[in-house]
Amino acid sequence: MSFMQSLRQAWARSGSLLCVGLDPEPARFPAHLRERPDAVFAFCAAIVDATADLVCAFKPQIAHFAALRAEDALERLIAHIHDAHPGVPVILDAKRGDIGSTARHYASEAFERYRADAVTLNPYLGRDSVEPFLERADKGAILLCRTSNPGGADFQALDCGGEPLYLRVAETIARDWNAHGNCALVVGATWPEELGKVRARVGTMPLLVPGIGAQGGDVAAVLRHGLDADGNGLIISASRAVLYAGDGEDFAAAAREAARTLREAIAAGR
Ligand SMILES: O=c1ccn([C@@H]2O[C@H](COP(=O)(O)O)[C@@H](O)[C@H]2O)c(=O)[nH]1
Repeated sequence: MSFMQSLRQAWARSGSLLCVGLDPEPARFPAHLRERPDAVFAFCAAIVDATADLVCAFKPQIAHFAALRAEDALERLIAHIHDAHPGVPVILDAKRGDIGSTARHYASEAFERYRADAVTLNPYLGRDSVEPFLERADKGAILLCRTSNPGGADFQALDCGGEPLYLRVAETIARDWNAHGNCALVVGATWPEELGKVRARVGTMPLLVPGIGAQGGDVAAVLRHGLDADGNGLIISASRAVLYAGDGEDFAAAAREAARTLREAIAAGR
């Protein structure tokens, strides 16, 4: 099944637009896990198992694993999600993109090594830099459009023939890069009005929306501006607000409660 099919099924099955981001930071792990040699896997797998029925996707962030030399834990974690929670799509947040010969290796890393269903991509180098991802009709290509961070406007808001660059990016991807129907865009929850402008350009294309929780994005505003005509279309991602909701032995239950609260807030605004 393709990423887009499994995403649509996950939206319907879970009734949820929430995505839990998996950004391990061992200094914030509960004390009883911190010294374990497999702490990164054990922590993330416990979060996954506690929240899988509440989400439409998981989003591991690759730098959080690579910086810890924990790529093996990432491989094991994604395999665990596929085995224990089949049908929940895994979005590898890697923000890849490079000249074609290198991009092919990034695609192989994401889809063969890590077995991700979708990957985040940086479109700044142009179409050929993400072609090895676009041509994988079974996989999702989720391209940065209007990122959640304060400096996102430095380039993304620059005037580009009478419209901001991020809208040109959205338009180009929707019109020219999405021949296989496997593209989605990243638009931060911190920019709800821009989210609405992107939605107006791209129809029902899914939008990955990080920035609620720790970055302060407003769920109601995200829904007001970002839902598609079917009342779907959003993958609303939270990492730290869920992962570190508790720091005791009951951390997974605390994470579940935080995810449940977010899921309810999203459901109430749909
Ligand atoms: O525009 C973007 C693109 C990606 N991210 C990533 O999402 C999570 C956000 O973490 P929180 O703890 O929920 O703030 C993180 O992995 C970022 O790398 C983003 O924040 N904004």
